Formats: sequence, structure tokens, C-alpha cells
Amino acid sequence: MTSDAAAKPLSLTIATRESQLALWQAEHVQALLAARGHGVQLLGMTTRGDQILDRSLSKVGGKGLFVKELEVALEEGRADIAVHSLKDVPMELPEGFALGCVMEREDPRDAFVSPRWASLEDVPQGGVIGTSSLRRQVLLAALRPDLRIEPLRGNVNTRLRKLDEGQYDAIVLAAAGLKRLGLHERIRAIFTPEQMLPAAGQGALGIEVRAGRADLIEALAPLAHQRTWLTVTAERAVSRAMGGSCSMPLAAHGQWQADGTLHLRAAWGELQAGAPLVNAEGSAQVATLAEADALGLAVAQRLQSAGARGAH
Ligand SMILES: NCc1[nH]cc(CCC(=O)O)c1CC(=O)O
Repeated sequence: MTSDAAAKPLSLTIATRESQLALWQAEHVQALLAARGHGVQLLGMTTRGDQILDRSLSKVGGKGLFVKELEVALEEGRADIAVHSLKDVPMELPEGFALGCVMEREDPRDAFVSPRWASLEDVPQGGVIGTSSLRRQVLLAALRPDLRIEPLRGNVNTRLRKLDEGQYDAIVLAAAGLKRLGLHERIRAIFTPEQMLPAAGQGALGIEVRAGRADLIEALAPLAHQRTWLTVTAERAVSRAMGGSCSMPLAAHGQWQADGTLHLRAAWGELQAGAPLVNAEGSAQVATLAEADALGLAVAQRLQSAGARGAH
């Protein structure tokens, strides 16, 4: 902790998906590492999640579909690190892999995008909203039970194109992805966490490494953002305790309070019409990853006591 000496310059390769957002994220990490004297190349790859575009991800297994191929590249030594949207990273990494770094969070909230309407309240009765996320479906149904929710898959640009083709009145997607791609002007409204509680890890980037690579973990340390790391650890602990992945209708979102505690909220729902949302929350002084985990577990237990059912 006392040494300011920079990590020894490394020559390393980043494994990345090839969607515009994934490339933006990988290039962002590349630039930050290059500014610290490291030589950094990108290795672009296609994942199962990128190939399966016709079905909802929750129906094809969900877990880790955007991550597995990148891990194979790390395992085979073709790449050294993988940059992920943390939201897409399974709660349990496979044996031998670790999160080397969690970076400062972009906006974690969900965005309302529409060529016609300024906000969800303005959409007329029976309007069509595009999203394939089960979490967004249940939260939207709670806000506006009269609307129709239709599947919408594909990367950010594909989703915007489908909206512009007129298949939907509006779509809901992560503000972070739009902002990173310079598409903020498409955002008509941002949902507050009270309206639509974000997904665990939404807006944060995680960098995965092979667990033994102390050289990489040292090189990545300056990119880490401790508060974000603690927050997303608590959020992800809720999902883990629920047996969850991105394929569960579950939200978990932490916010730091003025008194220095972390306030964690979670919501769970069922897709059945009229089913009520289950909510739970908790606050704690959180200074270590273990304390963040404990807060997440406590909130998950409250969620289950209130009627939420996990996947196991
Ligand atoms: N599931 C796809 C995905 N993974 C991460 C993001 C957005 C960026 C982020 O959360 O960091 C998105 C798109 C979306 O949900 O709209």
C-alpha cells in the first residue's frame, strides 16, 4: 500500500466480444493500461450470446453466454484479461478465474427511448414496449400493467434500429450502454431506482483474469474503483443467494448514504399478470468484500422470507 512504484510494464492481450459496446469497453481499458506504460492488444471473438439472437437469453440457459469463449481464450493463453459488463458475468466464476478489477460505475439506471413519447407515462394504453430482460418485464408490468411487452434482442444498435423501424412505441435499455456509445441524445427519460430498480452490476465493468496471474492483478489495481467494487459485490451476493443469473426477474441495487453506509435494495417478481413485486432492503457499514457479501445475503434472505423464490 505504501509503494507508489508503477507495476512493471507488461505486454498483454484483452479478449473481447465484437459488439460496438464491448469494443468500446475493451478499448477504454486498453487506453488506461497503455497510459500506464503497458503494451495492449485486442483479441476480438464471437460468443454464443452473440450468435443466438432469435430467442430470449433466459430461454437458452442465460448463464455466462457472453463470457465462456473469452474464458477459454484466457485458459489457452491466447489472451490475458477479459473485459466484461459485470451484469453479464455469472455470480460464480469457474474454478481458476477471478475478477482482477471492478472499475468505476457508469450510470446504473435504465433508460426510456422512444421516437414518439417523452416518458413511460406518455405511452398510450396498450402501447408496445420492447425488452427481453425478465427484470424489466416485471418492473414495467408493475408500473404500467396495461402495456404490451414484446421481445427485443440484439446489441444496442440493433435494438435502436428495431425501434426506429416502428415495431415498438418505446424500448428500455441500460443508460450506461447508450452513454458509452455516445447515444445519450436517444434517452428521453431515465427511470429512478424507485421506478425501476437496476440489475446487479449494471453499468460497471469487471476485468477477469486467471486466478494465479499476480502480475496482471498488480497492473490492474490502479484501474479499480473500491466503492463500485463493494457495491456490486453486495448486489451480486443477492443474485448468488437467489441462485440467479441474468435470466431471473431480479433487481439488486446499492447506493451509498450520507452517513457512509451502503443501502441495498432488491426486488423480485413473477411474469404472471397481477403478481405483486416482492421487495427487500438493508443497510450496513461496508468496508470489505466480505461485509458486502454479508449485506447481500441478508437482503436475499429478507427477499425470500417475503415470498421470492430462488432458482434452487
Ligand atoms: N445484457 C446486455 C447488456 N450488458 C450490459 C449492458 C449495458 C451496459 C452495462 O450495464 O454496463 C447491456 C445492454 C442493456 O442492458 O441495455
